[in-house]
Amino acid sequence: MTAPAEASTAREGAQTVRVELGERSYDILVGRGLIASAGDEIARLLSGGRVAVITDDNVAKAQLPALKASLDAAGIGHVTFAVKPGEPSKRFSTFEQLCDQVLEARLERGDAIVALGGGVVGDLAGFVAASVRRGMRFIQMPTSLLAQVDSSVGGKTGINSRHGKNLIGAFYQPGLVIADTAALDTLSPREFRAGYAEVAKYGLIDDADFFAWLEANHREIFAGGAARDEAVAASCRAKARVVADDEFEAGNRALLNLGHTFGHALESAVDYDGARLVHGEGVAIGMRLAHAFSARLGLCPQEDVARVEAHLKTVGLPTHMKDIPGQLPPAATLLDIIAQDKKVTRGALTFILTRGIGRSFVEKGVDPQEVLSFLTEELVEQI
Ligand SMILES: NC(=O)c1ccc[n+]([C@@H]2O[C@H](COP(=O)([O-])OP(=O)(O)OC[C@H]3O[C@@H](n4cnc5c(N)ncnc54)[C@H](O)[C@@H]3O)[C@@H](O)[C@H]2O)c1
Ligand SMILES: O=C(O)C(=O)C[C@@H](O)[C@H](O)[C@H](O)COP(=O)(O)O
Ligand SMILES: [Zn+2]
Repeated sequence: MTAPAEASTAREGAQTVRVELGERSYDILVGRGLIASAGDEIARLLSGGRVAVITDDNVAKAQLPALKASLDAAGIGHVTFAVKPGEPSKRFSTFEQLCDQVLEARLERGDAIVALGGGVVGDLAGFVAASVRRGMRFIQMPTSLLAQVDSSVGGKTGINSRHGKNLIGAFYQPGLVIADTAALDTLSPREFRAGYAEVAKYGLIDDADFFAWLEANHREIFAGGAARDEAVAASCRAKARVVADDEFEAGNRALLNLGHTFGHALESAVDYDGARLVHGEGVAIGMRLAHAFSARLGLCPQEDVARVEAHLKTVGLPTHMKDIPGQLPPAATLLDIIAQDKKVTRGALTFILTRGIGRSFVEKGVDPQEVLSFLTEELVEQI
């Protein structure tokens, strides 16, 4: 059977990655210029509904006009709600305000929330979609590298709490992900680098060849063009595989948390101050720490720790806690934050450790004293 003409519009020249989740399966479209033709894709999914676009002020300036024009051209009614850019927006008060705005606009359960932005917007808007009227349609339109390679895929949505990062939320899959790689042209170099940490993560988890490819091709990826699109699509394929195997993180999905146990504690320790540390930077430092901690436990060769650090530094990412400007709390405080991590089971710490590049694994029951000694030694560098 031939697909209807409008079905091919946005997909022409785009790569499609399928996330196989039974009746919750969906496509990720990756390619340049997809925002301009997103209206047709959304119209096919909604058949007649309206959308609330949730975005932030930066993305509204850079990318919203193209989306609005595309929705208008497809005859889709829309309203827009923009939040302040940055991690502090992932909080209860912003979530509450957005829920009220969506309800005030009289959107129905069959209408859609469209998240146009980075991971902050995606996580926040996804939680709104999961919550308002007990679940609205949800479409991710990621505009940061981090969101295109990671946060828009897999259905983790939520907000931060004063007790820690992402502690309140829901698993709620989108019905479609539209990743317009041309949107990355307006992203700042710092935010592009931060997103690259999550790209490197896929190599470090279980794909040493991909890590070697990144070492050889990072210049092209940062420059844009085909290598960048390939890095985005390859990352989506990697994440889609993990999520399809373990949607609710009962087992190996936790591998996607490589570097995050340390990284999240650091983000929380700086009170989500993006001037000091953004998520991807925390992940970069956390991945170096995870490799160094694994080496300390006699699991990972020192050469691999050095290679991870060298690559992250080459692209301009921080790798040590001393790279974070300002004072950090003592190791005991960091450990206390880590004890609130969602991977904690019956009080026992879980870390993603590694036997080397591409050989990470989930370790339950990690000794808190080992973590404390390790963090104390790492923090000595700080002084
Ligand atoms: N749900 C998940 O699976 C998952 C995965 C990874 C990260 N996350 C979450 O994602 C968040 C980090 O996401 P992020 O790095 O995208 O941060 P972000 O959403 O804060 O975006 C980074 C900055 O770039 C700006 N921006 C985004 N796209 C732009 C564009 N095309 N042009 C110009 N400016 C643009 C934003 O306004 C913001 O200032 C964290 O809260 C993290 O916890 C979630
Ligand atoms: O999708 C996942 O699973 C991840 O762990 C991806 C991470 O990059 C992401 O930062 C995620 O939000 C962390 O989840 P959390 O459950 O540790 O809050
Ligand atoms: Zn992450």
